[in-house]
Amino acid sequence: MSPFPTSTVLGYPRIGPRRELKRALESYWDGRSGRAELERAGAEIRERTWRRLAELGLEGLPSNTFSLYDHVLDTAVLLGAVPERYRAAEDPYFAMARGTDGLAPLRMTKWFDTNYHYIVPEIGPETVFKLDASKPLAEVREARALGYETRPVVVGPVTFLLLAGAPERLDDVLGCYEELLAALAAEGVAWVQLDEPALVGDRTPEELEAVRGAYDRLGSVTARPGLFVASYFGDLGPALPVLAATPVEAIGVDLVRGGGVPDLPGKTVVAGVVSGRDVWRTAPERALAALGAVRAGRVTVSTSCSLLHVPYDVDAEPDLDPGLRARLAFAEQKVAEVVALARSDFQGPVPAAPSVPLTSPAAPEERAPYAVRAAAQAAHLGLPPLPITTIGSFPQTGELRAARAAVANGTLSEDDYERRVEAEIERVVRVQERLGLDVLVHGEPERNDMVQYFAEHLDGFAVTRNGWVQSYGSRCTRPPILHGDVSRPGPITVRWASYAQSLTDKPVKGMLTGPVTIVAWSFVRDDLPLRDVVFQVADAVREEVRDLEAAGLSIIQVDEPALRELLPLRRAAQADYLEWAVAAYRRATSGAADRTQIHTHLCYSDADQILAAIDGLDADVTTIESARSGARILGAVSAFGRGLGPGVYDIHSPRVPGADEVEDLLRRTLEALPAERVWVNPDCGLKTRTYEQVESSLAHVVEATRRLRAELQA
Ligand code: MET
Ligand SMILES: [Zn+2]
Repeated sequence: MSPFPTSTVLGYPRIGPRRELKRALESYWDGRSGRAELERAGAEIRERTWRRLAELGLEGLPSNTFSLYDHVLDTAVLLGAVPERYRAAEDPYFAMARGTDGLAPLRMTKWFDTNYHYIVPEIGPETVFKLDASKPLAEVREARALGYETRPVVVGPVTFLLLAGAPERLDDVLGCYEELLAALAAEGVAWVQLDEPALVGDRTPEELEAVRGAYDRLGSVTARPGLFVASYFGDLGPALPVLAATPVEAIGVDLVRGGGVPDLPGKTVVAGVVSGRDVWRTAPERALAALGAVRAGRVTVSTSCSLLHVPYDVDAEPDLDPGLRARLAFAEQKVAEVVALARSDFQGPVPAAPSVPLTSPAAPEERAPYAVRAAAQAAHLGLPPLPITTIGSFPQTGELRAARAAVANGTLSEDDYERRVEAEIERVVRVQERLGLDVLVHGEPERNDMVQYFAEHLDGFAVTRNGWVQSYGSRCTRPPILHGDVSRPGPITVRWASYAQSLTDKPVKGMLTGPVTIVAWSFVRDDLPLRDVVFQVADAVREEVRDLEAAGLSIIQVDEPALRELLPLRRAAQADYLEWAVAAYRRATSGAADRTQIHTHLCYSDADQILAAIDGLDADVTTIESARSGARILGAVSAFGRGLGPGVYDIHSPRVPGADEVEDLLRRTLEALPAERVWVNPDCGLKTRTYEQVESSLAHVVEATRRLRAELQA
């Protein structure tokens, strides 16, 4: 077996440095281009990646890290786990990812504690696993034709099945993995990387036993590549000795977030010392100390996880302040750091972050008990039963995006832009009035993104021009960089929300992003405890809540879709996180008067682990995703004592739900919750949909709600 290379990365961004994949996908989905063009765009991105990694001097090049949509979905396809109903679709892969007119897509959820979303494989007793190794093999050959030997990366069997909720099928999938190893060996592949990030979470003794069995079995395949099992996002803990006792030749450990490595004499340790989760240059002393502490047969320098979670290149950011730029490393710079560390010519110094006074003002006052607030709000708002609302955003039109770009390059005046935003707000208000919604929104047309917009208006943040990171499929975000003390120079959203309210007698809901989410979706300074940073942001949001209220808004929504995302993967650390996350939210919202109704919104429906924390937010109304996942949430939330809006319409798919379908979901909601607490709303914001889809869908939501209201009143 050839030795493992001395430097590598666990994965690389794949959307393209200028989001080439996004454009290619969207044009393919719209029918503006064919399969061949899509394939070509993918091939160009892969070629550029391999070439760049090789130019930077990296030894171990990964392959199969590219994906047309998602690497977990790719793994499902690799294993033949394509549910029967998608097989007849014109394009089963994208049908699973995005749905079709007649088919809902598979469920999607967040990848561990990141903002990347994967497609949840659907595995039932009827699933027959059957290897289809065409994708990894094609990438190996493609790279070889360009002159590069690569290491295919595949999600490992234990993680795959845990994510799919089907750990009992381990024996069956292992057959496919054995065949895969044989096929790769036949292709002349020297090493394969099996990603097992699930092993950094709390695993039961049975699960650890399954890990042992799985890797003993894969290790005993006679003709196979070297086995590199990669872990990331934390410490392997008790899984490390288990893996170490199997025949796997190389083990990847996250030395940024994880503790350390015990002696692993016979193994290669792939030491993740360059963080794949932040944008800061690596502190040389820290990386060298971590590397120096590894006692193993061989040590490879690597990133702590795939670089999927960081942007491509700091050099694409000419507008950033030079002092800040000097502290930054994106994917390209991180690869260069890995190479330099492996060659032991790592050059500091990393400029130190400016030192900053710690702000820790006393906790502000709390709100009155819910019953008092609810009575004040009912008297003030006078809403009908089953009030209908939306989550905030309305379709972001091409014109709006173009107008924003035109302001940025100076071809449209700020004033003209603002008129356009106002015109859009008026359109959104009229649409909602015409459809008959009860609590209106202004539609968020001024926001490029729910976090970036706030970052642009707060001190302490920088935003990038090209710092895109994949969120799911073709969707990318540009996480702002929180590098200094946060404060609010002036009101941010008040003028838009009050403009909307001036147009209508219906209540308009002011729309803010919560402190935990702002921090979760930014790259955050690492010289202060996260808790202190979050509290600074909470104080800025609190000021905005006060100003919205003073401007006459009676309902204010503070979104926390990322609350669960930051939840530590190990239970032992969770309570502390939830305590400060909830405290930050309450700090942001507790300045509101009793009669001001505070809403919050969370996207995901597998909220089981944090129900108590969601309850602890003490919001008057909580809206949460439910439709997309078949209303699984309902059982869990029935004990909630305040307003609750489980989504009745899946906004992730272009499909328009019928009124009967919405009615059915509402009926199930009403079986689980008392009617007086139920709100009617979509799963999430509507900005990725078209007006046509949104108007038809919401018309059906209103129709279904009216039917049920009539029954309730009868
Ligand atoms: C990801 S949650 C989105 C909430 C935001 N208010 C919106 O409607 O887009
Ligand atoms: Zn949402």
